[in-house]
Amino acid sequence: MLEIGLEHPRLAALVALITGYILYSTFFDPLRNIPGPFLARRLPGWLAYQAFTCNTETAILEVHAKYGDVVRVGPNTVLAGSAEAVPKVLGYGEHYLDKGSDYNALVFHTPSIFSEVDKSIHSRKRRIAAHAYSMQSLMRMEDLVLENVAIFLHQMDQFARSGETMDAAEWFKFYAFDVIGDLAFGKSFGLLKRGVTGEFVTHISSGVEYTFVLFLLPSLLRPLSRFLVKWLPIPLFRELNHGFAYVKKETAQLVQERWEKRDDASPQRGDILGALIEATNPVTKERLGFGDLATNASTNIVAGSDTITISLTGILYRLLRNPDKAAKLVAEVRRPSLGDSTSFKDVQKLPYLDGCIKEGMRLTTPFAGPLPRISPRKGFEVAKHYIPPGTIVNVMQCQIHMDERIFPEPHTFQPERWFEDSGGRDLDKYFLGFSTGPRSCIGKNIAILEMKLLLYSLFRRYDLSLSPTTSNLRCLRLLVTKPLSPVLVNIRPAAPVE
Ligand code: HEM
Repeated sequence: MLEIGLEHPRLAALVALITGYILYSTFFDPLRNIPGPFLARRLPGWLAYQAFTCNTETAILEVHAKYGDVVRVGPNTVLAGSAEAVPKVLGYGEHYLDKGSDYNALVFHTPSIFSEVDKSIHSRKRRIAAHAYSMQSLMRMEDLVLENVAIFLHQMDQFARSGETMDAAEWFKFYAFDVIGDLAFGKSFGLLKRGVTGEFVTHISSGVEYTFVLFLLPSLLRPLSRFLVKWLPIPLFRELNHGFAYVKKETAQLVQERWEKRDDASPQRGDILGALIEATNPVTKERLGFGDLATNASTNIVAGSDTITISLTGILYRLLRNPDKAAKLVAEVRRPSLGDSTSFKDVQKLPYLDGCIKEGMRLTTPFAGPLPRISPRKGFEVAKHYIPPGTIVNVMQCQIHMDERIFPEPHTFQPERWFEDSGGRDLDKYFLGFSTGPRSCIGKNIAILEMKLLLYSLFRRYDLSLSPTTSNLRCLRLLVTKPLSPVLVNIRPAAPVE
């Protein structure tokens, strides 16, 4: 050894480094007892690699099946995948873990309600904004959503007349973007009317993909990627970066127009932006500033567009793959007591529709990526493993949704499992489509309103079936899931109810 050291100093340094690393990882590494794949435990980027190769769901289910409820997938990253982990990590009340600094990659203007990592700033902002997403504000938004439903149905009538198949993934995207444009900025993107994707939405999509890639990359690589995306003459990189800048600029401009008129005597338009402009902290009377409004408007577009698209696509796809279940939904929505003039009051409490939405979202997992949280100062215990302070912890939706200890026969589509008399209320705790706890989706009520009004109208008005040319639903799963393959649907006017 002494001879190697003297004659080959570089080799000696390498041997010393490897020996040091083996000693550290065997005796001192605080995560040394948490099992995981050999390379994944030691190198950063395992989750990013699975996302970029479209393999997240399969890989997550495999490592949990092989290594148990807690799996190490990086030098400082673990997956916690059991019922017990849900409240411990995502939490209820005061007890929940902080969001990790990866969320900084999702900041468009200033940190939004979504990307804010500081607990006290977040809860202050959420408290002010809560009114804008409440049931009371929802009632003001219903008419705006119904206007978009009407345009959607008008277009579907054309398909029903012509006998052409319609691509549900594409048309749900038009619907989702138009509604959220209308609600977040007071301006629909007009995709439903034109039947094609416009410039704004194309830029939004590339801007969002850019932030998701940054979010997934190990933090060390992020500054380098920002540099490469800006300066490398690769068209895709340029497009992604341009999309990000475009969204920032355009959203600020759209919000500016409304901001300037905020003190006009006339009431605000009944959309989220109007409600956010009016919103006041009930205790301190504090209001949101321009920066907060602009950042929340961009966040709402990102959080409420692809998520609705994939949820609706997944729900319809599963229903049409299971015609017996679709028939039960048809029986529910075509009850003569329900009117043709759709209203949320009527559709809100339809148990089968409710079950279809939860079950479709459970199987499709709209948020497929990690939602990283940081282990607290004293660490915590989950599934008999101690997780030391500062560890990044991920509860992956797909793992909880596919856990047969929680959802028996997890791969089957069973809307009935959500009925109250089948124990649906207990299952609700493990439905992570909108996540759970204090950082769960603040837009959930709006999303449910949009989806229920559309699905109700669709199944009441048409007979639907999958075209035989539709293959299995393939998806891109960066952070939010996106359909990659079309879902081709035959659409005919509904047969009269007997
Ligand atoms: C089906 C549609 C939707 C799904 C599946 C969904 C899902 C989620 C999930 C899983 C989270 C937690 C993310 C995390 O932990 O980092 C979240 C947060 C959030 N969502 Fe949604 N969402 C949907 C629709 C919407 C809509 C329509 C809006 C706005 C109008 C919205 C706004 C937000 C915001 C602002 C947050 C951050 C909440 C906070 O941290 O306090 N979402 N959403």
